[in-house]
Amino acid sequence: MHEKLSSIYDNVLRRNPGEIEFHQAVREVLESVGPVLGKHPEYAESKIIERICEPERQIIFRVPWADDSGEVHINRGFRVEFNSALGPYKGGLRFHPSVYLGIVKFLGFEQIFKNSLTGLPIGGGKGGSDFDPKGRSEREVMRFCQSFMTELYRHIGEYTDVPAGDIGVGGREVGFLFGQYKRITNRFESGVITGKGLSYGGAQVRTEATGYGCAFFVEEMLRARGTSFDGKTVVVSGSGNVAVYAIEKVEQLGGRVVACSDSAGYVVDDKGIDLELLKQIKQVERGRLETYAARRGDHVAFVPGRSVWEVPCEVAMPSATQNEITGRDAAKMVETGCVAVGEGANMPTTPEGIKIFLEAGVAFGPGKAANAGGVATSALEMQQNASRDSWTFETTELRLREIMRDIHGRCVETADEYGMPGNYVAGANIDGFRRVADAMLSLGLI
Ligand SMILES: NC(=O)C1=CN([C@@H]2O[C@H](COP(=O)(O)OP(=O)(O)OC[C@H]3O[C@@H](n4cnc5c(N)ncnc54)[C@H](O)[C@@H]3O)[C@@H](O)[C@H]2O)C=CC1
Ligand SMILES: O=C(O)CCC(=O)C(=O)O
Repeated sequence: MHEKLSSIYDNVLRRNPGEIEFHQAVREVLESVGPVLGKHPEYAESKIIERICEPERQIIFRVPWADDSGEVHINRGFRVEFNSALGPYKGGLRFHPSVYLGIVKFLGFEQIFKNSLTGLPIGGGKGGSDFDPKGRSEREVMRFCQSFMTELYRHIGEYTDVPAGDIGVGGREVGFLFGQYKRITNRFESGVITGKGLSYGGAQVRTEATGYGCAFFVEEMLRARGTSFDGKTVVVSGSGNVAVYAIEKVEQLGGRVVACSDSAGYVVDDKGIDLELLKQIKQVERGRLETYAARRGDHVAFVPGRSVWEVPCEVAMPSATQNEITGRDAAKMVETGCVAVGEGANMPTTPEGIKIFLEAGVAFGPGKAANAGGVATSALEMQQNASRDSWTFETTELRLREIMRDIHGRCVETADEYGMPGNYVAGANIDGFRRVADAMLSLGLI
């Protein structure tokens, strides 16, 4: 790392002790932007990097709620409003027991550059809670969401901060959150949250957008190498929102998805994942993947407690959680013929894994670029809400596809410009950074 950046990074470590995921996310960006500082001394003069690494505002709050038996529980809620140089803070809410400030900050930091890459007017933020929705009844989830929003509502708004979903927060939770916001404020302010249901201001394609967008991005990477999804063996990790729609689009584009996973293990289905069955189990019944194997037939086995990355594939789309592909996984994947990786999740590949993929010449699409279709479609939802309009599925999907093509094109051009052809990590970090840095310079010392 460039000497100046290394000292900034040391400072980040000192000021944010123990927040290892945040350190990892910062390090990856700082490792890419050294050459930009050479071309733009004004960024260093104005301490843009130091400012970008410090959130504009961090909110931590108590979330008390009662379960169905009347027992009281206390969770912790977070919203990190990281950077609003390009627009209102924008980014999802994660409900998962592992959530703490370091996770929310890594996600918020990534979001700054991802949102910038979309070319749309959205700043970066993220939030969530250590609440575990697993095993909770619908009424418990509703009470939790209502309590969470009873504090969050004073910090958000169409022009301030616009949350959405992430792990553990889907359409159901967004509905409960929006309902409580509307009740407290007495305002039907649709632009305050995205990922809403279609009956109350949601946008077509937002549910599908992250997974579809990731498939479109991988399609572009494959096209750039003169190939396509056609007939390729694909593994997608996870079986949540991003994974399900990544599988759907890959299948439509001619790929064959042979494995997916959840936090308990994975299934291999050589005939190709049966999407209807997967949706029924995961989205309707909110069940476990083990049930998929039990119902699908003898050719499918559920493999408990192991990583899906031991299944050979030509294309990998990690769509579960951070740091799921280790260096060892990556080495094995390269050895068994993986030619492209599109990160549906945020930071799912460890730094060692990324290094191995890049050195092996694998087309590696980092999350900031490859999964930006979700937040981009959220920005389209905001556009529709602001103009009291609603677009068709076809129009919105077309727009998403164009956005993903543009992001791919800019990553390629920027990597070329900086002498690192084919390096989408450098392309995404540099292009995402430049736009935010220029806006910050224009806005003065704020
Ligand atoms: N929902 C969205 O629009 C976007 C989500 N993402 C990222 O995509 C990833 C998945 O998010 P969603 O699909 O929305 O969440 P989800 O809650 O719908 O699904 C998460 C999936 O990951 C699995 N999972 C979670 N923790 C795991 C662990 N420790 N080990 C193995 N599997 C695990 C779960 O079993 C589930 O299948 C996350 O990294 C999220 O930050 C990125 C961009 C947008
Ligand atoms: O749609 C959004 O605002 C948030 C999506 C998100 O959380 C992400 O891109 O990781």
